Amino acid sequence: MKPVNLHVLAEMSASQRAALLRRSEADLSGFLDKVAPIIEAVRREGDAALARFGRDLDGAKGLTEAGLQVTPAEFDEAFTLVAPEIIEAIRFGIANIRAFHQVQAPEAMWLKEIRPGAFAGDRFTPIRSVALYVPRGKGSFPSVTMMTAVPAVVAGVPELAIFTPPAPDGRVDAATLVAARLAGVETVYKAGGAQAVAAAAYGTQTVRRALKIVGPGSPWVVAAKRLLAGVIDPGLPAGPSEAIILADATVHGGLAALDLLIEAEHGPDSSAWLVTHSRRVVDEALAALPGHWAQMTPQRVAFSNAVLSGPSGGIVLTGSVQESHDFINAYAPEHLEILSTAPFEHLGRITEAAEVLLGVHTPVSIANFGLGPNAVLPTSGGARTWGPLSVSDFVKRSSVGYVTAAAYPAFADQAGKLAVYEGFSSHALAVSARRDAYLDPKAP
Ligand SMILES: NC(=O)c1ccc[n+]([C@@H]2O[C@H](COP(=O)([O-])OP(=O)(O)OC[C@H]3O[C@@H](n4cnc5c(N)ncnc54)[C@H](O)[C@@H]3O)[C@@H](O)[C@H]2O)c1
Ligand SMILES: N[C@H](CO)Cc1c[nH]c[nH+]1
Ligand SMILES: [Zn+2]
Repeated sequence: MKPVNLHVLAEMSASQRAALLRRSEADLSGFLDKVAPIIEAVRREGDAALARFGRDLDGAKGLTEAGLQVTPAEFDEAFTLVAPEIIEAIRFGIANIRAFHQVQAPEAMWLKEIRPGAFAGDRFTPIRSVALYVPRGKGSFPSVTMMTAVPAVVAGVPELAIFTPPAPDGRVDAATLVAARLAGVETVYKAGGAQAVAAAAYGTQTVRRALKIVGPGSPWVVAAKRLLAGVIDPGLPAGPSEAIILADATVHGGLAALDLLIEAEHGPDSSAWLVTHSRRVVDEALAALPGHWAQMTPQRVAFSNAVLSGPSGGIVLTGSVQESHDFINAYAPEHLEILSTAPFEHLGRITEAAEVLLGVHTPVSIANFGLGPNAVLPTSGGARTWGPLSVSDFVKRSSVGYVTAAAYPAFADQAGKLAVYEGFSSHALAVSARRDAYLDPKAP
């Protein structure tokens, strides 16, 4: 095992501190070149390329063009393959996620009377077609299926399709299919990585083209979304998982170590930090880690040890609570846990985090698997401008305006003056000539 990083902020230079804020996702150069030919092959060859990449990159040896879409029989079979207690957990999660997102859903339309007789507002309509990416590789993700499909269904998107990599046996993860059906999505394509993003963007013989793609993924997926941003709306940036555990002096460091491992175990490209001003918490965390690792699978131990000993993880010892808050705001994490007996005292000081989980009973795992809020979140500092995936990601907003005859003269006068000033004669004519020649001045 490699030693866990301990960074003492007071002893670090400005450039060393800045290095702590970097994410693996910041440098996609090793991926962009490799995904470009994959995208081009899907654009040119369609299904043939999708099936070939499924065989070559996912090891699904028997995958053919005819088998790219999951059949109703495969859905039915999935319910026999998944244990009843897992189905129960999926139902529990979906119910909570649906309840949360129903509250979030905007009204179909609102109008305000801006001046007497003049109305303006917003109308929200579902995006016509959205692709939902559900990863599979370093884990399987029925939870991501729940998190992407439920808000999309609540929003009323008419054309929804899930893209997820096939396993070597040619099947899609059974729990992902269970979650998809229970959430209300029954179009699932066996395609992952860059080839899935390309198929959603261009369409193939089997795959219906989509206007937008949402859902997290490995750097292969992130790189493809970046290259295809002019063809398909790539949604919020959701790459390798990351978390900061903020612990103050009121909690045990062993608890902080436990939660530090949650996102660290996703993969070696994830980021995970324990931030604290308490030396005692640091010592307790370091002492507890071996015991926690002893209870994890070898693969997850290897991933989390790589993160905590590498450039994107470990423990940050700050000089004060204020310095801990400053570090978090500079980092803008995807997930933030506030481990404290008084978590709300910290909340007001933190503005840059996509998800803030408060107190010792709200570990990231509970939010990942269905507290209600969406666990597809912006990574790599995206939290500075983006929020979690939400119903809003599946609808678009149109402005609506309505001016009555009574309100018209005042608006026409003012608009006419600005039209002339801006040099737009037709704009000016449209308000003056309309009144002179086409409208009844006596109309109500
Ligand atoms: N931000 C979030 O909300 C969130 C949520 C869940 C998971 N995640 C992240 O999503 C990611 C999931 O990654 P994953 O690997 O498990 O699944 P993935 O489905 O994103 O990636 C696997 C796919 O990558 C492609 N690929 C793999 N090796 C390749 C190669 N050499 N060349 C070309 N393509 C290749 C394959 O097509 C494969 O199907 C993780 O980084 C995880 O941390 C993020
Ligand atoms: N941690 C992920 C979001 O960053 C969500 C997830 C799903 N399964 C496990 N984890
Ligand atoms: Zn997770």
